[in-house]
Amino acid sequence: MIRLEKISKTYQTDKVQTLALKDIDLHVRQSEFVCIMGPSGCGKSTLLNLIGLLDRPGQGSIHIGGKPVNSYRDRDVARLRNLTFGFIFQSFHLINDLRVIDNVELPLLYRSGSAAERRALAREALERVGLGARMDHYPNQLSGGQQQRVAIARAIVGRPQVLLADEPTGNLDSKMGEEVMDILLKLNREGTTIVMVTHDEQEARRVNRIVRVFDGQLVA
Ligand SMILES: Nc1ncnc2c1ncn2[C@@H]1O[C@H](COP(=O)(O)OP(=O)(O)OP(=O)(O)O)[C@@H](O)[C@H]1O
Repeated sequence: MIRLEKISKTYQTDKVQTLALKDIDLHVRQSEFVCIMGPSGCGKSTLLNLIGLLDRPGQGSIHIGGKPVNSYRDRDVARLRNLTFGFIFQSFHLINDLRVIDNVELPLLYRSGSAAERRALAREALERVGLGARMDHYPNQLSGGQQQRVAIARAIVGRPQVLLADEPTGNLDSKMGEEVMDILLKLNREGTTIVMVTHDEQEARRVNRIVRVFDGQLVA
């Protein structure tokens, strides 16, 4: 499903060059739930951004569903990203001026389909995360856990094959975090591949596979 070969990534700022990832080989199979763990600054978010085609590597190759992404033009990468991945972030990234249902519909605006179809898909996604009754609320009228569930609905509304989550429970207390994990595990059981960055060993114990990063490299 996702194959990274000999991936390296260097960040260059005015004075400093940081080798964030070096020689990463990683294969994520369809329907796996993979947790990426490691100390702060080791390269976890960089790795997730490369997997999600939000950034390009300095060296190495990335294949998504067998497609060699390196050779793709930016426009084609964006299309593949939009069709393949849903993203969930630590701080939800919801738009507070839009109702919950409108937030969830956002990714569909870049696709074909009528307004009625978009609404039906958004409603279905909200029902899958148990928020069918909160569609007309605004994000700040919801708890943190509910806001993250809205963000999950937005991530799954386009039926992506893969969900990428960067510390999705990092801003939540343990009970809300557990609810979010329950939903991610349910989506995974239904077939969605998930790659998640977490610091929480207890969460990581609930998934198939843990990938540990240290100083830009994978460790066994
Ligand atoms: N845009 C950037 N420009 C320059 N350096 C960067 C940039 N993004 C990340 N880095 C550096 O690359 C390294 C890896 O960063 P990354 O954010 O991937 O780590 P992380 O493991 O996700 O950290 P954390 O757990 O604290 O979020 C760090 O040394 C960081 O300072």
